[in-house]
Amino acid sequence: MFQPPALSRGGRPRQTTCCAPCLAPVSAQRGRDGGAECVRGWRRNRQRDTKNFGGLLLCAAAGLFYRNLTATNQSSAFSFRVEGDRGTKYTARRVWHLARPQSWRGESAGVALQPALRYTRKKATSSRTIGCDPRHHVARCRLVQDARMACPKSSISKVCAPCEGGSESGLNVYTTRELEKELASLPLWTSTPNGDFIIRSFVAKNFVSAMAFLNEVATVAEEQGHHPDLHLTQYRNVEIRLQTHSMGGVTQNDIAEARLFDQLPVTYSPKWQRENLPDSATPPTPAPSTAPSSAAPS
Ligand SMILES: C[C@H](O)[C@H](O)[C@H]1CNC2=NC(N)=NC(=O)C2=N1
Repeated sequence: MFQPPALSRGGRPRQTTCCAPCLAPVSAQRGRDGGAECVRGWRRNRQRDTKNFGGLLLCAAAGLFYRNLTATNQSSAFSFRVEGDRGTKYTARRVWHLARPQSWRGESAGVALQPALRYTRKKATSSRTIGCDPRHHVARCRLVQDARMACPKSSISKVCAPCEGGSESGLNVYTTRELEKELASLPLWTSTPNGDFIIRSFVAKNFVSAMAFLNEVATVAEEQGHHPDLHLTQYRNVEIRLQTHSMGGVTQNDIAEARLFDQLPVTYSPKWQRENLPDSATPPTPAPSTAPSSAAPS
């Protein structure tokens, strides 16, 4: 039997992470028959299933009078969410909910954005956006291995200069010697023999771990406006290649972004980790010319 989410003092469902609202209102509140639940305020805490749109409208109307009434209608096409307060005018606002993919089994399935109407109090002082803010791209509300929605905002500040600015942005292509010096502090990275790319490669624990890491990389790259070449082979062999394309070689942007990528969580294949990062706390400094073996362990 559906239990309404814990309501905070203001009568709103308590949400803990920045992206949880993307899923919770749509999936967690789906009734037995996908019909609408009309959940009264915390004082009444009674539910009444409404089987159709008319029922929802009734709830919405009731929402004008009952404190903290929340009415949701989940149907295949769209979801309504009405939050009520006594005698307050409501305005419809279009927000987006991430719908749970039908084939959801905790795998990194894609998610769909569904249009949803939301009636919010006109005088709302801090109306929370239930569901992902439309400015968040789906890729920003992405799945990580425990199927939790990761936060769409990366807390990393911008460190890359505009690539198209070239030397005006203070960028210059490193010489082989300069590059070797930079890589001394990036033990997970090596350079191609002619120094035109820096490379990090590893074997992830599984496909979901590999994709979770690549999604994190994609978010940082988008925030920085500086994009690596990404390769995923044999479902878990990950390779990141960085160069500043507009300069045709490795610049400060690549080194700065490599440092950001090294801060991201990754779940390695335990065997690969034992063989290549025996002491994970302080990864070994591989010889500059040899990349850690990225061949999948037998
Ligand atoms: C206009 C846009 O910012 C530029 O094309 C950026 C995009 N991302 C980029 N990424 C990388 N690695 N090199 C670039 O020169 C580059 N240029």
